[in-house]
Amino acid sequence: MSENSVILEKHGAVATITLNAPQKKNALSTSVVNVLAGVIADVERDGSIRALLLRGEGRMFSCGGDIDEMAAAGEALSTLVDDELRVVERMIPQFASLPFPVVCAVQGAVAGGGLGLALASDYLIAASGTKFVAAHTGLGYAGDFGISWLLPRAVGGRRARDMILTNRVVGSDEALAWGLVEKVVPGESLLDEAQRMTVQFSTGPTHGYAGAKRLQLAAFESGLVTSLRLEAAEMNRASKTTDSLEAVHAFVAKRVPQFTGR
Ligand SMILES: CC(C)(COP(=O)(O)OP(=O)(O)OC[C@H]1O[C@@H](n2cnc3c(N)ncnc32)[C@H](O)[C@@H]1OP(=O)(O)O)[C@@H](O)C(=O)NCCC(=O)NCCSC(=O)/C=C1/CC=CC=CO1
Repeated sequence: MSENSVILEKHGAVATITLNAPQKKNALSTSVVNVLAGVIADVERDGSIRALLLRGEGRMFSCGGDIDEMAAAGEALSTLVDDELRVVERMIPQFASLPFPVVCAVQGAVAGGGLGLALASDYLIAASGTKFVAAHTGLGYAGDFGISWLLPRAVGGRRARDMILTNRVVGSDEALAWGLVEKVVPGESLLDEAQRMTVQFSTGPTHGYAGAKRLQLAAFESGLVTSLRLEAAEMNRASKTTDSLEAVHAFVAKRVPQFTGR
């Protein structure tokens, strides 16, 4: 798989990551995951990025792990799984905690590791007709790419267990009703709508967004008292930013705030 299997583009404060192996249905092979992890580390290091769009080229967002690669691995399958998941173990938390909003646009099908990756974004937009499937148990696996943590938090424990154990396909309308996605749009509008949301986030209060993401991730692992303490720290930090002062003054002056990400 070439370096072009994942494309990173930057335009001002907006970055776009495109899974670009449409002929392989954007399968998450070992090499694709290695390139993707490098690209995610790049956008994290780049202090000028204020919003990210993740998308997949072609008919499907991603069919998950590359079953052709698994079949070809033969007796080396467990080594392949180990190698890939060692990278995934660092990549998914890094992706989920990027210090700016991440929009993910999906179409066609979102399966296995592709579902974990999509769920690690902040704002998930699906083209009408998209199919969501956990897929792992269909191959005798239990789950990876954070699906065991992310899916129950998105749709609740019982629905997540249903998807994971029965491997049933959830359609886009059901996904919207369950809170698995934030929005469903016609396929022809998907990219425009995802880009519009990404640009909107890129002109928002970046530090406030980053703090809100940190709080939400921490809240999954702590109690109310700890959450309140962390909120106070984030509020204190945010109250010193230019964007927060601007928002307060704009409110009083009855004008739209101009956020700069500082
Ligand atoms: C729900 C589907 C993703 C899509 O269904 P549908 O739209 O009906 O399309 P199909 O006709 O089934 O498939 C189209 C072609 O794509 C090929 N394909 C589909 N999935 C994969 C795949 N994962 N790897 C390779 N190729 C795939 C399929 O063979 C068709 O090819 P042809 O056109 O040439 O016939 C549905 O396809 C589906 O459920 N796919 C399986 C999903 C799956 O099991 N994914 C892997 C789960 S495990 C995982 O995600 C992660 C890892 C990580 C690392 C290591 C090891 C394991 O798992």
